Amino acid sequence: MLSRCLRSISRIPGNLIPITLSHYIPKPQNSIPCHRITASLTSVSVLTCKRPNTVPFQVRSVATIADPAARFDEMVIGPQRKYYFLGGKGGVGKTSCAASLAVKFADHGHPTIVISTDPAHSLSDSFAQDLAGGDLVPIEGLNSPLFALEINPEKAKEDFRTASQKNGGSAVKDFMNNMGLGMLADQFGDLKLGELLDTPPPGLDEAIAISKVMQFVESPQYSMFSRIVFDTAPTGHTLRLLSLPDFLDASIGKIMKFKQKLASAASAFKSVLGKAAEQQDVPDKLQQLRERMTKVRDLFRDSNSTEFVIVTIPSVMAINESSRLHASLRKECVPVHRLIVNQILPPSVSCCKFCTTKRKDQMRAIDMIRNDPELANLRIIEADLVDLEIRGVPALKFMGDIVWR
Ligand SMILES: Nc1ncnc2c1ncn2[C@@H]1O[C@H](COP(=O)(O)OP(=O)(O)OP(=O)(O)O)[C@@H](O)[C@H]1O
Repeated sequence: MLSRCLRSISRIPGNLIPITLSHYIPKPQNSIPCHRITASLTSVSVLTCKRPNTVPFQVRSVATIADPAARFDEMVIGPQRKYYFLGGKGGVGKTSCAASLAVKFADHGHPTIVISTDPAHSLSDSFAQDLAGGDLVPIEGLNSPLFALEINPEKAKEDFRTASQKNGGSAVKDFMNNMGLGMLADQFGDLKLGELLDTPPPGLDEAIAISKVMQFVESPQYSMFSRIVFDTAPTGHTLRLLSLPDFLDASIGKIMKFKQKLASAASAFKSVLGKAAEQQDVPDKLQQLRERMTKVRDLFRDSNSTEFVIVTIPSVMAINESSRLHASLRKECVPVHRLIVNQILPPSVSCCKFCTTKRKDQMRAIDMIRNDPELANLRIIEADLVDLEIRGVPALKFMGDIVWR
């Protein structure tokens, strides 16, 4: 019985969430009334259900019991700030989903910011407003404030390059040469200063963009915003973005250690010559950048405040990429609870051969999700392909009602 099922679930330590059993039962079992089903929790992610006098079946798409947010109502609960990252393959609908989520949050009373870190921005198109000016732009027509912004990664990269050249690159080398310590540079060859500072690795632009956003949203002026939604770049970029804070933290740490060593060497050298030791500037900007990187890294992994939502479409290529994305996110300990399968063709009422064939392909692809060990345990949100262009607040509200239920 359902009550027995719920009792057995509630005995699992740490389980606090109410479970609506029917919600987790995939088609065609959906039509079976709940009271005719017995169920017990066999693991945190698999619910075994049994109809009277039948063999048990497993509901693989059940959300994990640790999942605190299985539906939109739970995303909206709580005044504390939450961050949502939307990512996936190019063109699957990340921007539309991110923008519609931000609109829905704002319509449900959350002052919200939506930020695009995708170098190929489409947030401006989505809102039908110019958001590329570098400042937050207000979006009208909602119950609570909503602001949107497209980050300019090239500008951010240039800022970083200037700062690091002053603090860690040429400034360090000049200093060494001036002190006659140029030969020490060889011993620090593994730092690859030139590589890090003069030719930033791919993805650095996004990491900087996000660290700038952190700085932006940390300001007390913006503390009122309780939901921050990120429209991220396609998968490859995003994966580099997730691993970069660690890389940068370590690299900046090395540079700072190196500078400290250099400062002590210089000071010893000067005292030998009888000159007063100069006080070295603390590498403030590097330290600030490092602190921000640490914050970004921690933010990505904090399941209380952050969720990464994967967006995909029902095609073999997109689903395979989503599976790889989820595996990488899991490896990086980034919390993921749901997968949006966007642009599903509704059943055709006409005898359009193209539509029928396409839909069959899509249904096969959706079955792949149910059998994919990486994706099957996520909550799957199916969103139809709609026959209007998703552009402007009213269209985004419409999209939000389809996706964020
Ligand atoms: N469910 C849907 N029904 C109809 N059109 C959709 C749907 N979802 C997205 N679109 C349309 O598909 C196009 C691509 O969507 P969107 O820009 O949101 O994708 P994206 O993943 O952010 O793309 P990119 O990777 O290029 O930034 C847009 O024209 C958008 O309006």
